Amino acid sequence: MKKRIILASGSPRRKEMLERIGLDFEIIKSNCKEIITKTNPDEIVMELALCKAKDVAQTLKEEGLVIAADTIVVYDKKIMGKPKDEKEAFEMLSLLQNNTHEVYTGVCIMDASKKEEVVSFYEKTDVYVCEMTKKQIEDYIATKDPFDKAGAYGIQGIFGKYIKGINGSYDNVVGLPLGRLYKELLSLKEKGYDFDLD
Ligand SMILES: Cc1cn([C@H]2C[C@H](O)[C@@H](COP(=O)(O)OP(=O)(O)OP(=O)(O)O)O2)c(=O)[nH]c1=O
Repeated sequence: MKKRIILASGSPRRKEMLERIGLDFEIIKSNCKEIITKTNPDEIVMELALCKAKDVAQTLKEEGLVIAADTIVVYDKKIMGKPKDEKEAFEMLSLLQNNTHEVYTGVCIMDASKKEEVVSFYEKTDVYVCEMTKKQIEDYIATKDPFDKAGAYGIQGIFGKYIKGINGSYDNVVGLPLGRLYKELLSLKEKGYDFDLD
């Protein structure tokens, strides 16, 4: 019998990316309290992805595979999630301009019937941001684009004009390392999990 696939995310970008690989899935947003107990960025994103996946898996009464992800920006050992206000967005963008930082996304795939992780992984992408003036940072914050994004920017939107380059997966920066996820889903199919995939 085909497995129900659930994306545990309220992010429109993650939904759009998952649609690209022909997966038939539904969305249940997680409400997990994002509590960080780890120190390394790779462990943090996998811990938070696990927390989101578990939160949604617990609400399911039937079988299914839950996919959850978490993205953070790291510069000089500082971990940046979504900015809580304009001041924090300004602080984040001031640090990122004229520098290279890392974006980590962790993914957790959980078997809802066993409440067990099936696969967990992360990817890291280096992002080079151009020098920005104070006014450019303020004008960008005024667009409100930063507030639902880790590190206070979205590479896929108007902030793209300040990106010098990246090293690694672009999709990973936008919130889901699609190539790696596709590979992991293919290997789950080979192991006997039944779902459609292009
Ligand atoms: C750096 C960067 C982040 N982001 C986004 C990806 C994530 O959606 C978000 C980081 O917050 P997350 O907590 O990872 O995810 P979320 O709150 O958007 O969604 P959910 O927990 O329901 O899955 O930042 C971009 O869209 N573009 C970028 O360039």
